[in-house]
Amino acid sequence: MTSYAVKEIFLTLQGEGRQAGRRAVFLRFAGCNLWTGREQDRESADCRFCDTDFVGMDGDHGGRYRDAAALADKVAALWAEGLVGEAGAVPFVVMTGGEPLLQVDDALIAALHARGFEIAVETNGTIAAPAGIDWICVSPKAGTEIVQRSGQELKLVWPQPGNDYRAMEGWAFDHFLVSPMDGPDVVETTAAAVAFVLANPRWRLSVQSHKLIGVR
Ligand SMILES: C[S@@+](CC[C@H](N)C(=O)[O-])C[C@H]1O[C@@H](n2cnc3c(N)ncnc32)[C@H](O)[C@@H]1O
Ligand SMILES: Nc1nc2[nH]cc(C(=O)O)c2c(=O)[nH]1
Ligand code: SF4
Ligand SMILES: [Mg+2]
Repeated sequence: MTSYAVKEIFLTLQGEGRQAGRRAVFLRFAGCNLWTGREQDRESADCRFCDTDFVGMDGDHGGRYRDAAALADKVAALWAEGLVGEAGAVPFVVMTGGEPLLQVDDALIAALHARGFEIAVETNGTIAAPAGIDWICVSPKAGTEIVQRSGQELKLVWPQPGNDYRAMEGWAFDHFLVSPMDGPDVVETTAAAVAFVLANPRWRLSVQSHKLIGVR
């Protein structure tokens, strides 16, 4: 039985992509294969623009979960918080990180499905997803080898020199999205993403709406 290193778990609205606006439990795993998460390593990392603290297990409901049942029970408990009406709604969990596919396994997917969850993942695409995930969002990072070339949405942080977006258009995704790179130049990156969509109508804009509405 594997255990899971979890940074934090929280209830919020999905901020990004085609599921934006949907109530979701975010399950953020600790650790990533493209950056240590330490600022002194950022400039030499394979992914250098990350906006997330995924180091350690010290966040809300973070810790080492001993098995899939314990972790899925915590996700279900957070989903239940503050619910008034759930009729007709499907519970939704977004597994992210860090890189969730370093840890997600069949046992966790089965335990979440057994509790009624629709399961989404946010992944950098360098690790193949196990079967059974309901919504796969791949966000490629320039210079990395993408092995997960199918899923529901491909969400390219923009601009990202060195990414071959024309080749990506041949991959098996239902939705192709560009997401402005957050950071000191977010005004410029947003304008660049808008211009990209105006020039490439196969692609749509995704904004990090959680940062605008003031939720996590
Ligand atoms: C923190 S990552 C975790 C999941 C996985 N490691 C990945 O990269 O997809 C979650 C999402 O945030 C995006 N992201 C990270 N830093 C960002 C930034 N500075 N601006 C916009 N999106 C960013 C990633 O591309 C990814 O789609
Ligand atoms: N609200 C909210 N939506 C998100 N969509 C993707 C996120 C992520 O960090 O993976 C994220 C996040 O951190 N918060
Ligand atoms: S791959 Fe994802 S979690 Fe890892 S450093 Fe990049 S954006 Fe952050
Ligand atoms: Mg985030």
